[in-house]
Amino acid sequence: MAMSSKNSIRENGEAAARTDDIVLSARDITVGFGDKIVLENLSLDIRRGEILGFVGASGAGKSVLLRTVLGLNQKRSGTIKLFGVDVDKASDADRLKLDMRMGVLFQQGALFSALTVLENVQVPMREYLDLPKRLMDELALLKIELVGLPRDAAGKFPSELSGGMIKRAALARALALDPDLVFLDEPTSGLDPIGAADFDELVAKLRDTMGLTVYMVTHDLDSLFAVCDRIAVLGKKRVLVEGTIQNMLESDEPWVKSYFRGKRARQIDMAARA
Ligand SMILES: Nc1ncnc2c1ncn2[C@@H]1O[C@H](COP(=O)(O)OP(=O)(O)OP(=O)(O)O)[C@@H](O)[C@H]1O
Repeated sequence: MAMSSKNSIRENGEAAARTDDIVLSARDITVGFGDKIVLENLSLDIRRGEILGFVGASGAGKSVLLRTVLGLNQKRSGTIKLFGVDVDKASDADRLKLDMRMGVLFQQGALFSALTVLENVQVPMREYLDLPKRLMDELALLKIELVGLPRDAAGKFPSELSGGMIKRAALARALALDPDLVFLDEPTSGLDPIGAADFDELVAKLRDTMGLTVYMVTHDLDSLFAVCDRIAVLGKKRVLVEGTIQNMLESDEPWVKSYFRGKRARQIDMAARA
């Protein structure tokens, strides 16, 4: 994909994110394991319709935050509100409704190897919905097509798919319940640059057409430049800096500076401006 069209994706995104409707609000989050504190008084907001890129050094705690937001890790203190609901105060029924409004693509693709693509996409449907098989088949096929996979991919097993197809199948599963908010944990890792750019373009298109809000943990500078409306940098156990890519390029925070103004970043930035 040409850089100029990438830029237009980003500009569309900026327009889409210009509402101050907060979908996820994390306040003063502290998470630790034994004596080790991983996150301390971390605060972060995600606005409806934006693609937020979440970056930070390896081991900084990006996955820990994601797992905490999803309720898979305990926090020691702080408040997490999803769609305005404090998760600690939500009833089981409300928590279930919140879970259904979120989709997740875990870092390792995490498709079940013994299930076909169709069956993988149906896993959340079976968990949360009570639908006749024929309807589930139809819905799963729609998701498979939505992510740009051919219909015949539905009957294939993960071992029969390329890396890019696996990511798309995992995305189809994340979209199975028509979520409002999707979490993508390093979605382009392991893809070649063209496959990664295609995936970025798909994410931006889904955001534009479905009104999705996207929280993307990524190390991929191309993705950060191409599709992220806003970027949050995790460091020193909290969000060190957040803002647009321009804000990142202007930041004097040493880690942000070396990450966003390194040789590779400068090349991408120059290409994007050309
Ligand atoms: N269940 C756990 N028990 C103990 N320590 C943990 C646990 N989960 C994560 N950690 C520690 O928390 C820290 C942050 O890990 P995390 O996986 O969130 O990093 P990350 O920023 O996602 O890194 P990467 O970019 O390499 O994926 C690491 O030191 C890790 O060892």
